[in-house]
Amino acid sequence: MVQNDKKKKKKREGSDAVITLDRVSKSYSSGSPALDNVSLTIKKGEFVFIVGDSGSGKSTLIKLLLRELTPTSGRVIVNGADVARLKRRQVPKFRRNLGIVFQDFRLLNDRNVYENVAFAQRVIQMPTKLMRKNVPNALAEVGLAGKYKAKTKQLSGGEQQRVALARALVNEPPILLADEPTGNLDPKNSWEIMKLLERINEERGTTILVVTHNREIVNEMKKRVITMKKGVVISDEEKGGYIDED
Ligand SMILES: Nc1ncnc2c1ncn2[C@@H]1O[C@H](COP(=O)(O)OP(=O)(O)OP(=O)(O)O)[C@@H](O)[C@H]1O
Repeated sequence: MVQNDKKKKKKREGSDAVITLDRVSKSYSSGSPALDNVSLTIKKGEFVFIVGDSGSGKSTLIKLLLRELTPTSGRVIVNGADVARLKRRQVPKFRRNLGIVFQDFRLLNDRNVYENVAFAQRVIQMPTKLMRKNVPNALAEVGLAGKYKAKTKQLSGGEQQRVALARALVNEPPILLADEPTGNLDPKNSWEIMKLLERINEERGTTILVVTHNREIVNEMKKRVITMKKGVVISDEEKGGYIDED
């Protein structure tokens, strides 16, 4: 595609859209679709909660954004890329757009804190000199500058999640996906992680999507809340809250 067409296309989609789902459906081999004709737009710099009962399609949505899955129909656009059209060899570079943290941290438990964060920089072949600046900066940002030598299994759950967050952010992705980031944490640590995410969103302008079942946090933070049910978006509210179905 020539540069001019690209620009026009971007304008049509809303130049500040960083994620667009355009009539996206995803069916697995059996049963009703996991996502059913979902359209939504997330703008650069937004902080969005994605909530919904188990089986409502949240993980499917995240997997489509990461190009772990491709849609059965419709388009998924992430940072200007039509995700399904990426060639296999383009996928690793595409994924640098997305930092990700998981409920179970997924750290390298035989390595220390520094090495866990440095790993992300090594993958993108960051020159050592820059890595030695970037890793301590990322650790300082999550309040773990002093723990860089600790083995991750010596850390509390909250600290482990902060290491995971530093690792997700060290390459400065425009988008951060957090899949149940507080699912294994107590309320105090959960709030610390959420406040960190909020600060990163405000200070760096990183677009943040948080999939969560944490009703208290969603209700207190007054962010945009997208609620899913059986594969469709049933509500999308600015400064929303957790919708009680029961
Ligand atoms: N690999 C798969 N093969 C077949 N069906 C699947 C697969 N993954 C998910 N599903 C189905 O798709 C639907 C949506 O699942 P999904 O995992 O996206 O929901 P979720 O909202 O993330 O749930 P949870 O909150 O439990 O993580 C469910 O009905 C689920 O059973």
